[in-house]
Amino acid sequence: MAGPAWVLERPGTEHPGTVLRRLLEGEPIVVAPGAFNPLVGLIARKVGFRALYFSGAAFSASMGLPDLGLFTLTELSQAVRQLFRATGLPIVVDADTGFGEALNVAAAVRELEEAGAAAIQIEDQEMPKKCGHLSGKSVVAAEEMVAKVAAAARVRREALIVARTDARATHGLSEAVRRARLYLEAGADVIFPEALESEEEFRTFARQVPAPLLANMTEWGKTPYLSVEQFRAMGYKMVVFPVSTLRVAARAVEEVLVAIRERGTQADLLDRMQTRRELYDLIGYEEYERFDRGLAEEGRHRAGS
Ligand SMILES: C[C@](O)(C(=O)O)[C@H](CC(=O)O)C(=O)O
Ligand SMILES: [Mg+2]
Repeated sequence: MAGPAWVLERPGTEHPGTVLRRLLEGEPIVVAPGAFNPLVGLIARKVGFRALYFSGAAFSASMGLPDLGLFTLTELSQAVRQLFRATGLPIVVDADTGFGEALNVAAAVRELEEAGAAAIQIEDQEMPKKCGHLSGKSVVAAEEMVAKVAAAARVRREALIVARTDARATHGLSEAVRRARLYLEAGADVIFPEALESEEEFRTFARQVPAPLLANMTEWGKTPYLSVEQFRAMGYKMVVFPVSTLRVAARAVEEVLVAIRERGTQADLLDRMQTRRELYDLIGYEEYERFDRGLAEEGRHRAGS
């Protein structure tokens, strides 16, 4: 696994998809917080999380874009590569609708797996897709999504395929269950029922869909706030908190900017900040310096000066 000083570490040889599969089999439940950049990923790892979620909503927002499927596959794979090399953790990557039709999904899966994705999530919305918790979305025909899932499962090496259905909002829970079963048959490893509206719906879904299930515990959505323990008790294998880190960071950024603008100093907000020391520890600053000093010494030694 990459260390804090990832440049200095030998990358792990195990495929992150294999690591994620082992976690899903061995842990009661896997919790994956959203990490919209590598620094956030390092903090999550330091705190003890063993998997990450790369949220399309948070990635879009961090680029100043709405979550309408606007970022490109190249932008996404570059961000995933950076997050993976810094953290070495298995990442569930939100690939929205897969950047096109089944053939594009296949290409996206290859590209994202190459970038270090442990799992790739595709959803059955029509473009332009929306946040699954907003109204007014629509889904493609089940057969179209089945073709996408089959394409993804066909070309992946070790990465897991997470199939998300948004059909609860458009057609009701029983259609979401029907689709989930079709997606499983097509080769999905994990099912993500989007925007269920009550604990009872999560329970019913889990009873009717015999598969590893992922729950999305986003804020201000259609899903009530349920705890990891509640999801575990209902049989869910993974919970993601996709945008929590971005929302809290954005609020904190605004607070310090308002303070500087209004009071002309940040001095009374220092206790809200990560210290310079903490940042350097997190990214392994001193390890790089030590390494560099060693290189210079070695150069001198070998050159006999
Ligand atoms: C999970 C999700 O797809 C994401 O991009 O993180 C979003 C989260 C959100 O907008 O709150 C979603 O569509 O649920
Ligand atoms: Mg998304």
